[in-house]
Amino acid sequence: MLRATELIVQFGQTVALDRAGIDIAPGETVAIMGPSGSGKSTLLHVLAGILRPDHGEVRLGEQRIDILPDGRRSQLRLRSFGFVLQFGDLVPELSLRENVELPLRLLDVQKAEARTRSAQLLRQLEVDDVADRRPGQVSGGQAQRAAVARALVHRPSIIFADEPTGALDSATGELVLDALIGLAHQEGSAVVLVTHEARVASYADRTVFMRDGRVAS
Ligand SMILES: Nc1ncnc2c1ncn2[C@@H]1O[C@H](COP(=O)(O)OP(=O)(O)OP(=O)(O)O)[C@@H](O)[C@H]1O
Repeated sequence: MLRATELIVQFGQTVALDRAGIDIAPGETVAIMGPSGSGKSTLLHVLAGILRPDHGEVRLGEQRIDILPDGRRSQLRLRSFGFVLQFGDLVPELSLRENVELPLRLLDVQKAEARTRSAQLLRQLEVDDVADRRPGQVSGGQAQRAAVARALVHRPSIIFADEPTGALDSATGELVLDALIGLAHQEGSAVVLVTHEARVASYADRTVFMRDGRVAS
C-alpha cells in the first residue's frame, strides 16, 4: 500500500537516508529500529509526506506522494494518515475530547457525528472520564491515550508513531501500545512505529532495522 524506494535525504554534509526503501502492507504493524542517528525519524517523515526526499519516490497505492505540492500533501496527511508523537502534540488549549474531534472537524464531518465517533474511541481508550480536561490537566498516559484516539478517529490507512511511549513508564507505555496496536488492527489501519526498544518492537508484525541511513530486513 505504501512503498518507498531509493530514498536519499541529505542535511548539509550529513546523509540521513542513503538509498533507503520500505514496503508497508495494508493493516500491518511495522517497527523501525536502529541506533541513534541511523535515520529512523527521517524515514518516518518522508513516508508520511512531511519531508520531501532529495531522491527516490514514495507511493501510496498508485499515487506518488513525494512530488505532490505542499497543499495536496497536507490534505493527504489529514485524510489518510494519523500521527502519535513522543509527547506534547495535543493542542493545549483544547480538551481531550476537542483534540480527538479535531481531525474530523478539519475534514468537515458534521459535529454530531464527530462527537459520537470521538466519544466511542475515548471510551475504548478509557479516558472518557477525563475527556473534558485539557492535556495539561491529565497524566502523561491519559494524554497519550487521547493522542491515540485522535490518530485513529478518521480511520486513516496508516498511523505513524515516533517513539510513542518514550516519555511514559513501562507499564503505562504498554497500555498505550496495546491500545494503539489493538485498535489499529480492529480498524484496519497499518502502523509504522519508530522505536529503540525491543520490547516495544515486539508488538509489531515485523521489524526492520536501520543503519547509516539504510534499511536492512
Ligand atoms: N533537520 C535536520 N538538520 C540537520 N541534520 C539532521 C536533521 N534531522 C536529522 N538530521 C541528521 O540526520 C541523521 C539521521 O537523523 P534521524 O533523526 O533520522 O535519526 P534517528 O535514527 O531517528 O535518531 P534518534 O534515535 O536519535 O532519534 C542524524 O545524523 C541527524 O543528526
